[in-house]
Amino acid sequence: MHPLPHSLDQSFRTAEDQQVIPSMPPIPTAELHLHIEGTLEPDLAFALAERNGVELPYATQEELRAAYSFSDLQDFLNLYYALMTVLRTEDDFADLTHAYLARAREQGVRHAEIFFDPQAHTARGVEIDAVIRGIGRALDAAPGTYGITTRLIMCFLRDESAESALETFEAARPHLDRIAAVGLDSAEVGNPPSKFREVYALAREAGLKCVAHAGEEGPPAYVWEALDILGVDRVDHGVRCLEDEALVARLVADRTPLTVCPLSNVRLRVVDRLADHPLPAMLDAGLLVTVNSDDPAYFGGYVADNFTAVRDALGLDETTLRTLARNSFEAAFLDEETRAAYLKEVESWSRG
Ligand SMILES: Nc1ncnc2[nH]cnc12
Ligand SMILES: [Zn+2]
Repeated sequence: MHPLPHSLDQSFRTAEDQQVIPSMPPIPTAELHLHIEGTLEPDLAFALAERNGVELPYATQEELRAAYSFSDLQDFLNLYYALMTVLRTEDDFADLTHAYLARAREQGVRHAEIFFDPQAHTARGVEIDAVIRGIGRALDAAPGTYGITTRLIMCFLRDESAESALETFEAARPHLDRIAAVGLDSAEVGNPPSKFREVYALAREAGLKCVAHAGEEGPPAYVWEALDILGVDRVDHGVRCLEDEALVARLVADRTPLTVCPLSNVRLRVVDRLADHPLPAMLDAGLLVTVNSDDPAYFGGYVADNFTAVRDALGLDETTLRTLARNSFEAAFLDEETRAAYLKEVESWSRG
């Protein structure tokens, strides 16, 4: 009997001898699909509400947690945008990011590529400079304090206009040295990637990488648009690609990574149960799949929790877990030397 490699538990007591033996460390991973606003835990939300004099429509953290039952993506987004109104100052964004990094370290994250949603803050009167400086301060400290390398990905809200995305890109121009890539998130259906072709062209011209949420709730046609019109380097979610054989063949041929988020897919009812998740089918099809946490404060777990959950629900063996971890570093926006060092860590990881 082996200790669970991905357990958050600090120790493990064997049934046989009642000895406490340390649990094995979680598998080293790159987290590539993580919304920093989606890491806002109830305790920090209440602390920031108090600090900033924001009134929350929940009396207690338990009451807030009780609202974490979602019928679909939009139902979740309503709460996600409402709760992030506690984030107002540069310090708030720094505190939020530090809290995530501390948890990520415990979960085996060695490299994190972090989304943020500037329009969700500028629409409330928060300066984009405060958002980027606050997150940036924590990211600057990440290698030294947490042993984690990072990249920052600026997302456009696809249910806002193309003009608003262009204005946001221009407002962020003074900070482009801090931004590795642009992304596209929020309500997918009815907001196809093609709506944002202009701002993605500008981003690419500026030397940024490009990613986009596609094929979460939206159809395979949105994944095609993300590839052919936006020229994305990775697809976020992409689980619905399996409905289109030619699309799967294209993704496999190009080795385009898909950042899959299993616990998110269950909580947002993209799949009914984790046991029905298409992750094994995606791996069997030869897709470059990674496992990520999306909005872990809302969906019941961080990245190692997602690994544990899919291992248990889908019966993934150690070889498959290692493949998923290796994929995460292959899909990351890393220089080759750093990538090779992380891949070595994956190979030497052991469940004990
Ligand atoms: N899962 C998700 N899909 C789309 N937009 C999001 N914003 C935060 N989480 C998201
Ligand atoms: Zn997401």
